[in-house]
Amino acid sequence: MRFAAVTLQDFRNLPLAEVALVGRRTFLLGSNAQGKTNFLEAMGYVTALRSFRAAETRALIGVGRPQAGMAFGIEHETFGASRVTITLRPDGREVMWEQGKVTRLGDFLGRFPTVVFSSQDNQFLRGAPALRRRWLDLTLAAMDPAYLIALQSCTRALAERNLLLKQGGRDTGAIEAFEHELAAHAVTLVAKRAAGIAELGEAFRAAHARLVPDSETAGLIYAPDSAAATREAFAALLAKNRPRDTLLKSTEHGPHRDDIELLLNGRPARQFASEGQQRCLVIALRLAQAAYFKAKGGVTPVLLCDDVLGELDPMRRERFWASLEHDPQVVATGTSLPADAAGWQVLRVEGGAVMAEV
Ligand SMILES: Nc1ncnc2c1ncn2[C@@H]1O[C@H](COP(=O)(O)OP(=O)(O)OP(=O)(O)O)[C@@H](O)[C@H]1O
Repeated sequence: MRFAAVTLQDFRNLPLAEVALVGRRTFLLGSNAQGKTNFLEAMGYVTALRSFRAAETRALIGVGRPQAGMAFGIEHETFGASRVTITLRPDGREVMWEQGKVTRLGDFLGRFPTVVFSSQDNQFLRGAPALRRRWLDLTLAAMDPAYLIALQSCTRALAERNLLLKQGGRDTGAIEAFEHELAAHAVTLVAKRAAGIAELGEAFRAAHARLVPDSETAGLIYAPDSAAATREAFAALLAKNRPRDTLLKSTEHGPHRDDIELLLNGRPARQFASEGQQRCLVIALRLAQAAYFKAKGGVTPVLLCDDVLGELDPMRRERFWASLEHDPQVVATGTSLPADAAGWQVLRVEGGAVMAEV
């Protein structure tokens, strides 16, 4: 797919930005804190109706403004020329797609795929498991409505069980009911995660080999928190843990504690990979995400590169460009124009204004 036009109104520090995107390469050029990432954040919002910076809706609305608006003109492999408009208000959002209102996230999620390469990604390996789970959930849910349902149902049952535990865990009948519900959806989620990670892992290994053609091999493995494979086994585990969970006032084990592990030459990259190697691993993971979106949804995702390509040495950058498949649209940001950006459309971002460079 390709963004052809973007209009933003009162989105963070951008009071009004109206730009036409030309061709498949656009560079947002500007000093720090001018609004470049904000512009990319708005474009990325269209994929999962969430900010890739995990910001709350309120934070996306310009300070002192009642609401924020986004309108995207998108050329799409399946839907043709499409228009999506999103209005964010402190108490919620409204999404319109071809005159119709989107009422269910599952109907929209992943239809307009983007993949973000962010300089904050260096937290990805060493940061908390929640960061990696969030990435996995967004990737798999975007291509599988049943995954979203299992995830939402698990989250709901878990919240109910935790609430009852906080109240002292006396209502065992109700707790048991939520444990059975949690177990049923947890088994679905874990099976889908295992299958998804196997596919993503293959794409990850291939993308990494294109980016780093040395003898290094990258791998991705699933680290589920629990080995329970059936709903009965899961429910039994929850029942067994109940006394301890009641003391802790929360559910200690389950898919909400799953993790993924990135490997380099068979060893945990978090411990053994250098900064540069980690950077390449995370970029390869994003390329794998793009390949997964394309394979599952048939749509080439738009790549949003936030100040990240400048961090690669010239050889790796060249390999990055060579490794891109299906000629995706790339929108990148930076404080200076890289030497290999000849022929790119350049948009200057200054104090919340976005202007095409002539
Ligand atoms: N809701 C908001 N309302 C108004 N301004 C905001 C809001 N949220 C963030 N900002 C401001 O937007 C400005 C631009 O932020 P942005 O992250 O886009 O910078 P950037 O151009 O990507 O810079 P850098 O190169 O440092 O990453 C910051 O000064 C920030 O304080």
